[in-house]
Amino acid sequence: MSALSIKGLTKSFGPAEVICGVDLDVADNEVHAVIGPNGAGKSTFFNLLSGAFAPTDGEIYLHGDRINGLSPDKIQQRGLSRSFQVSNVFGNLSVYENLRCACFKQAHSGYVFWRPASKVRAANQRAEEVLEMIGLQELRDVPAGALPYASQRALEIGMTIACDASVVLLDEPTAGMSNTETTQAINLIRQVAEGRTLMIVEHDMGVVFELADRISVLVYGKIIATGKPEEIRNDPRVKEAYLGEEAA
Ligand SMILES: Nc1ncnc2c1ncn2[C@@H]1O[C@H](COP(=O)(O)OP(=O)(O)OP(=O)(O)O)[C@@H](O)[C@H]1O
Repeated sequence: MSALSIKGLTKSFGPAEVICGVDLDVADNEVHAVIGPNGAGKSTFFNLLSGAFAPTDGEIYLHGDRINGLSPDKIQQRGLSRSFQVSNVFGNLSVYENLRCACFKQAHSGYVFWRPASKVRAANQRAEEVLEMIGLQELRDVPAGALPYASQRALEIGMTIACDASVVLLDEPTAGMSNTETTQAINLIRQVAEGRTLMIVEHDMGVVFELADRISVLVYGKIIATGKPEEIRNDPRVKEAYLGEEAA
């Protein structure tokens, strides 16, 4: 069974159809990149999958269960978690507290004050695990707002996986990073991908071709091609619509 199965997904804003009948199956443990020119509808597509937008038409199945129409919190509880292009961390809280919040949010679908001690212990332990995974142990007590940009993005990825999501959507995880930071981010994303299904929207083709098992190319709200990196690189439709002869 696919981790994600998307059928006839459509989204209109007024008269403008931004996502136009997208069909896509993403396999368990696949890293699937969505690429396409500016304004193609990539963020809107992610907003539909994560429940931020309701589809105008079509269906989304997560591990076989229909999730369209559910709230973002409910979808997250079912195991689909999304990071944001714009930083999503609490700037005044420490790195560690941000991670604990993300763990609690999953456990309770909201930020509540009173919790059983066992849940607190489990959240603390999970926060420690994620802290180590994202390599920010030495910065654990630093307010997230004071972190360097790349560390903030790493924290954001940590918060996305803190809840043990089985399907993770990352929106431009390396945007604005230097080459060294991008290499570190690729390594982190590889770790995150272990045992999970990952969808990535990314403009950096180096990152895409490095990480993706398969790539879908979205142009004007339609997927014009889906395939392995080499297939996409050599697809004449993709060259014409997006990658261009030089990049391909
Ligand atoms: N809430 C909204 N209301 C109206 N139009 C919207 C809304 N959100 C997105 N759009 C429009 O949908 C189209 C696709 O936008 P979207 O942000 O999904 O593209 P994108 O591929 O993510 O672009 P980029 O690569 O620049 O981030 C654009 O024309 C945009 O103006």
